[in-house]
Amino acid sequence: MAILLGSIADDYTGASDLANTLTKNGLRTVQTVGIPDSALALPDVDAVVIALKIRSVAAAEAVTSATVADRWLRQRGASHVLYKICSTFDSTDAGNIGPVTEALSDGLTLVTPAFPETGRTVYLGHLFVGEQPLNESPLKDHPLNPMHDSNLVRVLARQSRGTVGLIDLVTVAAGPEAVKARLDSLQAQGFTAAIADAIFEHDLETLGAVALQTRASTGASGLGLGLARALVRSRPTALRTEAAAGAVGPVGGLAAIVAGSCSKATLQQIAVAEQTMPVLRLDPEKLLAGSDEINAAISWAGDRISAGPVIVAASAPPETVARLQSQYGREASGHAIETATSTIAAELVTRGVRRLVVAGGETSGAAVDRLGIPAFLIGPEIAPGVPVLRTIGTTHGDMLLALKSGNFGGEDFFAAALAKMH
Ligand SMILES: Nc1ncnc2c1ncn2[C@@H]1O[C@H](COP(=O)(O)OP(=O)(O)OP(=O)(O)O)[C@@H](O)[C@H]1O
Ligand SMILES: O=C(O)[C@@H](O)C(=O)CO
Repeated sequence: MAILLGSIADDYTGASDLANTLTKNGLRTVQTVGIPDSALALPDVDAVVIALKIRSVAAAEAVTSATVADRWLRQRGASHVLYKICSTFDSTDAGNIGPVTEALSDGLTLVTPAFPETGRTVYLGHLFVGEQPLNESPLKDHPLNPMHDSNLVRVLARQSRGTVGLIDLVTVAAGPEAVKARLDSLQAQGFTAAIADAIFEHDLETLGAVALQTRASTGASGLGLGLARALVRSRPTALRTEAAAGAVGPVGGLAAIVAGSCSKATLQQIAVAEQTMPVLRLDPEKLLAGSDEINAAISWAGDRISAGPVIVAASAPPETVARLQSQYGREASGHAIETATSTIAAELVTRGVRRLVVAGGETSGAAVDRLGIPAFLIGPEIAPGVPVLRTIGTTHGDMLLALKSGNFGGEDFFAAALAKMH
């Protein structure tokens, strides 16, 4: 299997978002969880997305993991590797977008989190989430990486050793040659990364065509779309035109939803689902105090699950999250809650759940690791950025999962997901 496009995703929901985009744009894609064991039989694919959980770890750890993944992809033929970051540029001044981008690059790296399908656009280096600049959007209250600056040239510069420039929209609109000339000029001036503006998919097609000629790029699913379309255009005979979205059949079994995302979108989705399914809202104080709350949740869900899907949620509004964090610390509370939600997810699987929806990137990462899932096939799209996934290589039988990024999906996301997972 020679890989045409490699990608390293900094979290698991982001990986499935990108895998969905690559599939929709004509690349047969598999998502692996970490570097796959040599014994795991992967299907014949055009693109591999290696999901890592490195968005919120120490920068040195993120760099090491990404470098090892990069080597694996290149040994299997990938001449270009996309570092998949969040479309809302989730990171802190300590990293990890800057350090990993610099580690994977051999010169100047094109960087853009634009993903117009979900309302993420970049203009003059400023990231907009829908109509709001990043720093006025709900991301200002993110539990792990509150975003207080919409100017990504500044944000990336603060977490990079090198200097960061801009490829503005006028240049992008002028087409691939103009972008290439701007990249060359920035590189000659010693810049090591450039934030690229993009508002429409056409802009990302231009950026993808240029990025493909370089060793590495950094971006969200929008750049993935640009790279995939450029590859399909440049190798029409090497690629099969039919995407792999039909690869996912029914698995049966019980269904459950576990939520750890505290985003505005997830809170609203839980409120809407509560009208039709039982919801257990975990008490985070009690979760941090010991295992009683976890056991109570497992027993609550166990009593109801054979009658239909249930939701177990740690999710809470920003004021509640802030209170808990001021008492226990941001990382400690986040980690403890992820451990709790993943334990609950794993227990539900032992009780017969085969269709599992997880809300939140870190929450999904913890749950997938706990379940020991090595890889996923990509199924139909539930909402932009969220596909149905079918496990490959698990010991406890195949499962369907949906890993929902905190901010993705409409109000009825949970019902919509279960309607596509049979
Ligand atoms: N009530 C709570 N108080 C404090 N932290 C919480 C609470 N509930 C969940 N958390 C933590 O908040 C974090 C949410 O991050 P997660 O990545 O799962 O969601 P997200 O950021 O909305 O999603 P994404 O990364 O996909 O955008 C996790 O570490 C989770 O454990
Ligand atoms: O790009 C996004 O917004 C998502 O794929 C994501 O990274 C979720 O954590």
